[in-house]
Amino acid sequence: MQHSLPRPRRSVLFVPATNEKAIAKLAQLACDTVIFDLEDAVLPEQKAAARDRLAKFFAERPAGAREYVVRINGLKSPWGADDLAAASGWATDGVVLPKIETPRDLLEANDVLDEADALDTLKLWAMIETPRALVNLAAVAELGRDPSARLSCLIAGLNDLAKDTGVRLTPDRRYIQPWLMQMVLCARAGGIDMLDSVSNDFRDLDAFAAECGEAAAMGFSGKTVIHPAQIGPANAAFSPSVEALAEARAVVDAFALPENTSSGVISLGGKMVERLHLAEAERLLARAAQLESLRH
Ligand SMILES: CC(C)(COP(=O)(O)OP(=O)(O)OC[C@H]1O[C@@H](n2cnc3c(N)ncnc32)[C@H](O)[C@@H]1OP(=O)(O)O)[C@@H](O)C(=O)NCCC(=O)NCCSC(=O)C[C@H](O)C(=O)O
Ligand SMILES: [Mg+2]
Repeated sequence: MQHSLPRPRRSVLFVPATNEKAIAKLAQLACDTVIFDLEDAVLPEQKAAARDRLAKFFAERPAGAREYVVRINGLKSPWGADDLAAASGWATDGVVLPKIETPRDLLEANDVLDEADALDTLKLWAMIETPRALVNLAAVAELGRDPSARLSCLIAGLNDLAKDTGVRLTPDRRYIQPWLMQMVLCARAGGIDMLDSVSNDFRDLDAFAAECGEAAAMGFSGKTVIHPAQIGPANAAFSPSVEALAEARAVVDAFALPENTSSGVISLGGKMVERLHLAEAERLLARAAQLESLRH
């Protein structure tokens, strides 16, 4: 069976649009997506120069499969409207809206892009990092069902969420888990990707790898990262494991046996396996093949 898979977003690297050294380093890095940040990582007096820098980057956009998106300033901030107007003409794959609160925030940005005749391939992403965004999450994510709304991906923004709610971010993330699971659920209901938040402690890679493993088990599509050292662990956690691939191949092989071709359910290794597991196995194998092809 053929599977058309969405692009992988295992590791999504934030890069301050003002950091020349970091931009120069991108060619050496294996992240699936880059988010150039015009918002919190850029000082007010550097906003205009940062925007100019991205205009230059996109005018000379490097070839290749990697996805590049831009986090603009909030549309209620002094810079947001200019950022969005500029980005609508760039060869960017997407615009990330920070601190959204309601579906209307996305629809307004979408109207601006439509009026500017931005390409249909330019998608909207949104940070889920305000209490109101969390409360309105299902309605926000539902926009993913309407292709004309352009919504492609949501990102958990736990630094802002902690600031605005008072929730404590502990290493085991126990207090924030219910909200994270709600994000995954709503994003999946809307048919879009959900990315886990950044981890600020970029030197503790063991803790980071554990957090990535947990995020993958929770159903996230990938992890946002802030430092090159975090890319490898994120890619590893969100790639199919050797064990999962072996299991998937066994399921495919079992259903291909002549005695099983007309069975809806079979027994394999003492477990019930249905055709939905076959579809899942085929999807996993297709993802592995896709990742392999992207490496070349
Ligand atoms: C966190 C950092 C400021 C640390 O930078 P630095 O001290 O320079 O780290 P290193 O010396 O270890 O860097 C080693 C080399 O790697 C390059 N580097 C570092 N970071 C990046 C990067 N993000 N992309 C590409 N390259 C990077 C350095 O230039 C060094 O290169 P070289 O010398 O040639 O070997 C820094 O990592 C950083 O600024 N990270 C991104 C911060 C950011 O974008 N923040 C905003 C997004 S997170 C957010 O907003 C959260 C959300 O909204 C919420 O609410 O939760
Ligand atoms: Mg934030």
